[in-house]
Amino acid sequence: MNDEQQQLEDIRQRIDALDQELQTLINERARCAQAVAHIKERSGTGGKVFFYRPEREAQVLRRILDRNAGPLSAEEVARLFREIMSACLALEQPMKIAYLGPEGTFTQAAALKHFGHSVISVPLGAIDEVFREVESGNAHYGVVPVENSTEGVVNHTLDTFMNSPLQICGEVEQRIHHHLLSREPDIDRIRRVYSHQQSLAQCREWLDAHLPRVERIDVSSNAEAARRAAVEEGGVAAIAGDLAAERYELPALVRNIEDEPDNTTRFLIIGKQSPGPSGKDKTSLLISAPNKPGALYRLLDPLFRHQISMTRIESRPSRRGMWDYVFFIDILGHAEDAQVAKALGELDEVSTLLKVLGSYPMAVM
Ligand SMILES: O=C(O)C(=O)C[C@]1(C(=O)O)C=C[C@@H](O)C=C1
Repeated sequence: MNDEQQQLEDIRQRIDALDQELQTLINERARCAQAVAHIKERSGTGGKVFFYRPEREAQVLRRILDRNAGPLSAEEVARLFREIMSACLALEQPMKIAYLGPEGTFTQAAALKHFGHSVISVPLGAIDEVFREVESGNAHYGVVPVENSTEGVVNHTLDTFMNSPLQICGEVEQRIHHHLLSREPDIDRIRRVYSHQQSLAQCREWLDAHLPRVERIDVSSNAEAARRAAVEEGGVAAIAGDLAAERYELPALVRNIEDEPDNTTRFLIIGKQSPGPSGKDKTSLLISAPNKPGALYRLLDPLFRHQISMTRIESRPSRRGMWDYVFFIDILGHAEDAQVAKALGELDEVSTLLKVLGSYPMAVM
């Protein structure tokens, strides 16, 4: 054995020893999670035990991001710990997560990013089906898209909250990279492109520049687009992401064709739980005001006076009468924070309806 081979042998022995230590430590961590589960079971009231604790997970991940010294990137280390926590939680209780499917959608990617891979994820055909699956208790949590940085809000998700008892217990931000997927290796022979209308919109400039005469067909999801591109003959392509490419074994002809490089979609985690404060939280509100001059001004005034930052405001028809609107407002802070609690108390007095849709940890990764 020469010097080089000896060095390699030594390093690999060190890696073996470290792996053994890591394995012991990870199992010790898992035993701690089991012990936590027993405490939760004992202290659960009325049979309602929440094993998943979004605020605690956010704190764990934030600490990991803060203290990371490399050479692995903070995001990469956090992703590894995400999976360790996912496996620990599965030991406490196997989690069933409903998401807007089919398999291969960006919503599935968001669900896996948030809960890790040790969950049972169930694709459903529509946003209200995801709500119903969680309301009925068939799934512990649900994942639905709520807004995209290029294309704006997902109205259907907001509207479904109007009549749902579910709470928002988390959010996930997912960078959306679209690829042109096709079995046809020659881009000049592409005749038809399938995708979801939001994705076609997010890639409009690229399509105008590179495939101006190609037919664009909007279908129910990116994953459905990929499925069609995989089975149909003759110059067919799809615009979809990595998960769909993998699921339907489609090569990427051109990667990252989205017009905005920061194209990001925000997803919500819905459930029956109200997480405690994590230190960095958001609160989502559904508010309606009397239909008279200055109504919106009066709604915003308590937020201003208590120095609460608003990160989003959307208005939607209330469906209770013509030109009657409700507002969806996101603010920074948790409903249990003193300032937020004061502002909410005052908001309650000036609104005709105030529903706290949830206080939850801000997206970590
Ligand atoms: O701290 C807890 O409550 C745990 O159950 C442990 C743990 C973890 O693995 O760190 C697992 C699941 C929870 O969602 C949060 C954290």
